[in-house]
Order: sequence, then C-alpha cells, then structure tokens
Amino acid sequence: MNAVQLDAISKTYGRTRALDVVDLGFDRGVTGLLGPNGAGKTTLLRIVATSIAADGGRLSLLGRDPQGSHDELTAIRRQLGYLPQELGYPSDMTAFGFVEYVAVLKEWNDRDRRHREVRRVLDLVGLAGSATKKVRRLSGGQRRRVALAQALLGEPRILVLDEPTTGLDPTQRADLRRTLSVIADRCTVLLSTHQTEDVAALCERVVVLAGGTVRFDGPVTELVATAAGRVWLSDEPGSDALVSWRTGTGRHHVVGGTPPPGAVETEPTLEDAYLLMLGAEARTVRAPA
Ligand SMILES: Nc1ncnc2c1ncn2[C@@H]1O[C@H](COP(=O)(O)OP(=O)(O)OP(=O)(O)O)[C@@H](O)[C@H]1O
Repeated sequence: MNAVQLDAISKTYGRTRALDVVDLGFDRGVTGLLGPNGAGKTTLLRIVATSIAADGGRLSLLGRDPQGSHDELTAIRRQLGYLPQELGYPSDMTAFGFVEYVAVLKEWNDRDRRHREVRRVLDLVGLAGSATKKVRRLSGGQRRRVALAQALLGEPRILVLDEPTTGLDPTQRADLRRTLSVIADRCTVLLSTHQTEDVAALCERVVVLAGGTVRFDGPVTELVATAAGRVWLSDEPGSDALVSWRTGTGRHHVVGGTPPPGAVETEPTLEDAYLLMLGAEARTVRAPA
C-alpha cells in the first residue's frame, strides 16, 4: 500500500481545469514535481496536504480516507507535514514562538516535550542560533527555513513541500538536501520546484506535470536519458533548436533541432530533458478554457 495514493484526481477552479484525472502513488523517498507555471503542482500538493479537496477521484493517505470522519482526518494530519508556497507569519513572533504556535495547533500539549520538539526541528534546519529572533527580522531564506521547521514537527510520515528551496542560498540548499535525504528513509516526501538541479540532486523520482496532466513519471535518470543525442556544444547557435544559449565558455549549448556544423554531442542535464519533453509548452502559462 502506498502512503499517498491518488486515483483519477481532478480539480477545477471556475473554468480552469487545474488537475485532469491524475493517477499517482507515492511511498518512501523523495519525489520531485516539475512543471511550468500553472501546471497544477501547488493544487496537487494542497490536495495531498488536505488543505483543499479534489472535486473528482479518490485520495488515500496512509491507508486512510481524508474525506472520511473528522477522526480519520485528524489521524492523517498528525502524520503530515506541509510547507505551503506562501506562509504568513504573525509579525511579532520569534522563530521559536512561531514553530511552537504550530506545535500547539498540532496538539503537542505537554510543554516540556513540545519545547524539546521545537528546539529539535529548529536545530534540524540550522536555526538553533536564531530561535529568539523575530521572524520579521530574519532573511527570506531564514524565514523559509522556519516554515520548513514547522513542517518537520513530529517526524511526519508524509512531507509535502511546495518550492522549499526558494530563497535559499547554495549552502542552505545543500543543507536542505542533507536534511531531506536523512528524512526520506522513513518518510514520503513530495516537493515541487522550478529548479531542475534540485530535483537531480535530491530526488530518485520525478513527475512532470503540464496542463493538469502527468507527462512523465519515473526515475530521474530515465527522464535524463530521453535527451541523449539531442544536446550539443557548438561554436554556432542552433538554427532550429528548441533553445540554445551562449555559455560562459563562449560555446553554445544547443538543445533539440539539428546539430549545427562541427557541434559535439554533450551529456544532457535534467533541465535539457525537461525542456525537450515539454517543448514550447515549458514556456506557456495556461489561460482558462
Ligand atoms: N484559488 C484558485 N482560483 C482560481 N484558479 C486557480 C486557483 N489556484 C490555482 N488556480 C489555477 O489553476 C491552475 C493551476 O495552478 P497551480 O497553482 O496548481 O499551478 P502550479 O503548477 O503550482 O504553478 P506555479 O509554478 O506558478 O506555482 C492555474 O491555471 C491557476 O491559475
């Protein structure tokens, strides 16, 4: 049984079909969700996080039905951590105070245990030294880590992270990767990002969403392999390339199309494979139907 199982899940906002009959199952490990703006990533993550309900299909979390009784939903939420794309903070709270506030909402009623847990998660995200700072005085990256800390409370079995690396500097991103790789041994982690290199570095599996449907679901290495023989380094830009640009070395990185004269095939990256998979769609934002 998968920890997270979506069967024929759909969601429509007004005239916009955000998710269109999505079937996906997730178990332990880190899965990255990639897709252009408006692909349906946040909608999918919000449904899994029980923040909104789908309007078609069936969702099962830890073998339970989130649409079932209040007790079922509470049992699921106790084992679920969620980092939303945007999180509002009461302006005057400290980092410790904010994470403790979420812990109280999650019914950590014993004060000593709660404080230990808050200290543990702040330490996990490298904020032990800033626990008493007001959230509004923290940097954007530090605030993102406070948000991550609240998602880690209680060692959840399902962790839903919407763009967790936004605002993090390279060292913090590396730290996040280390934290998640430890957690992933016993947890189902779903994360969305626009950074293909984060997916390449962090995830065994990648799901590409576009237009509310699943375009790819499989190992990261399998997606990268679809671009083999379609990426070149060249002195000339590609005349019919999907995309080509001059790199820092002065040579052109040419993705798709026909190789320019003298071009040398190069190892594709996940970004190349993603761009080739979605073609022009990678650049589009959907308008309502
Ligand atoms: N609350 C809402 N009301 C109306 N339309 C919405 C709402 N939330 C999302 N949508 C629409 O649903 C579609 C999917 O949006 P969603 O936020 O899930 O995409 P996304 O892949 O997370 O995009 P991004 O990468 O820009 O965050 C978009 O067309 C969006 O405009």
